[in-house]
Amino acid sequence: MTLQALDLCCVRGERRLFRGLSLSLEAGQALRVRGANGSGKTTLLRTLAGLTHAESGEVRWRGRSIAACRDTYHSQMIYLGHAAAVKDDLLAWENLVYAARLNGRALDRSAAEQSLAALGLGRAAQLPARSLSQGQRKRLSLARLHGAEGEAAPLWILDEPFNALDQDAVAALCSTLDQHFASGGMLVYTTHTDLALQPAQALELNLDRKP
Ligand SMILES: Nc1ncnc2c1ncn2[C@@H]1O[C@H](COP(=O)(O)OP(=O)(O)OP(=O)(O)O)[C@@H](O)[C@H]1O
Repeated sequence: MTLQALDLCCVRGERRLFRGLSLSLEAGQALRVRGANGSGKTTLLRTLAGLTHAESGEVRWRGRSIAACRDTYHSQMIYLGHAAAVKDDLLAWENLVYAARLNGRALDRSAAEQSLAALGLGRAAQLPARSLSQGQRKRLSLARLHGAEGEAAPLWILDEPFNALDQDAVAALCSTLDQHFASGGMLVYTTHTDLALQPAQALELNLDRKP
């Protein structure tokens, strides 16, 4: 078992979003988290990423509580929230280097520029992030996945990764995700769009169906 959630309960404000939630995910599998607006999808993804505290229950990575292997977990997992997490004052390529360092991965300028070029941001690499369009900011954020398929970062947790992307970028992201699955990578994601991804196994969790 690679990623496991055991008996999670999450409360936000006055509301209990879910309780008794357990799941497991193995190499090559994708888990799509569904639910209405406000049902708790983002909260669950952030909890799985170790960014939001659960009221009770535990998340385990490769058999260990993520609280006990935080640095290892963050170096093997990529979490991208629904808003593109970019630093406005940094150049596009600097954003990638900065994000990689935060997660304990080494990335030099030339590798960052290659990733940006692969995402169609070759000419934007030298621009400050604040001057990019919404779609370009989203591409910049997704460029963190480039080269991180499979064992490089086996678990990707992506909150609405297709938002703001044009048709070409959606197709490119689907292809990157399929490469990730083929190399044994795992994905937990939300999306409001149905897409033809090809994981080894496609799992679903619907937060509208409370236990
Ligand atoms: N820090 C917080 N304090 C209080 N309430 C919060 C907090 N974070 C989230 N919530 C509430 O928890 C509920 C679930 O939010 P969440 O963002 O997880 O839902 P979601 O399913 O991802 O929604 P959407 O589809 O609209 O993105 C919402 O009612 C939200 O207002």
